[in-house]
Amino acid sequence: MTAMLSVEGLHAGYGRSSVLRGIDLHLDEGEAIGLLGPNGHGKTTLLRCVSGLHRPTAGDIRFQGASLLPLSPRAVLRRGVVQVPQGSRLFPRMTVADCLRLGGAANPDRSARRPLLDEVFGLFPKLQQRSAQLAGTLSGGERQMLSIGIGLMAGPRVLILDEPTLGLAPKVKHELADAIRQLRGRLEALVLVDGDMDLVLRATDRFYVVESGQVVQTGDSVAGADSARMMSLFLGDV
Ligand SMILES: Nc1ncnc2c1ncn2[C@@H]1O[C@H](COP(=O)(O)OP(=O)(O)OP(=O)(O)O)[C@@H](O)[C@H]1O
Repeated sequence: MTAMLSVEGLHAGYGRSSVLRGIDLHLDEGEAIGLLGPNGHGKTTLLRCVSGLHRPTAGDIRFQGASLLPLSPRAVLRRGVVQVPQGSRLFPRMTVADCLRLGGAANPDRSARRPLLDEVFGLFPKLQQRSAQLAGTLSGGERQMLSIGIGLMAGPRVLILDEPTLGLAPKVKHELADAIRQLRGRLEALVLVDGDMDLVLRATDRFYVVESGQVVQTGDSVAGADSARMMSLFLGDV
């Protein structure tokens, strides 16, 4: 079976500094994968390569068998590979409803926009309550919900979340984690990067650990959660 998304021998860097050194991973339809690893070891660079925002120096990224590398970021988005970037910058002077509308404009299927909006409001009722509020006045957690909502409005076949709970207070983080777990069942495929290893392992089927630009460990997330303490030792969290 062809993987829905595959990354094959990917190398990338910035100038002379090489960041990704031969990454291989795959994502099957119906699957959620997690990317773990210390900060600064290349996870965001990998995601930016997938979205067409950063150009790899070698290797390939294939979506449903076809290379994404020749495509512009916009064309990648229109294929349904949608990334919600880390610390996503929203348009502060736009209302929540307008931001979501903007996300919907990236969705080639116009008829899906209304049902998607209902889905976003079902998942994040706070966004519906605050739909007339300016994005710049939202709390950190609400801003993150809006960023995910914008991504969902684009009609993702694969949704990629980069550090969605970064910097959030524990209560808000739990709320968001619940929403991500709910999302998991609704999406065709999910890629989740987050510093909260427990959240990543609970919300995904498989995980990859990226260290120094390489996959150094991969496995089943349930089994990984059982050995979370071992993993955190490995990652230097404790
Ligand atoms: N635009 C850039 N120019 C130069 N170096 C960069 C740039 N973006 C990232 N880097 C460097 O590339 C390396 C990998 O960064 P990257 O953001 O991909 O890691 P990460 O694993 O996602 O970390 P984090 O979780 O902290 O975002 C780091 O050393 C970083 O400083």
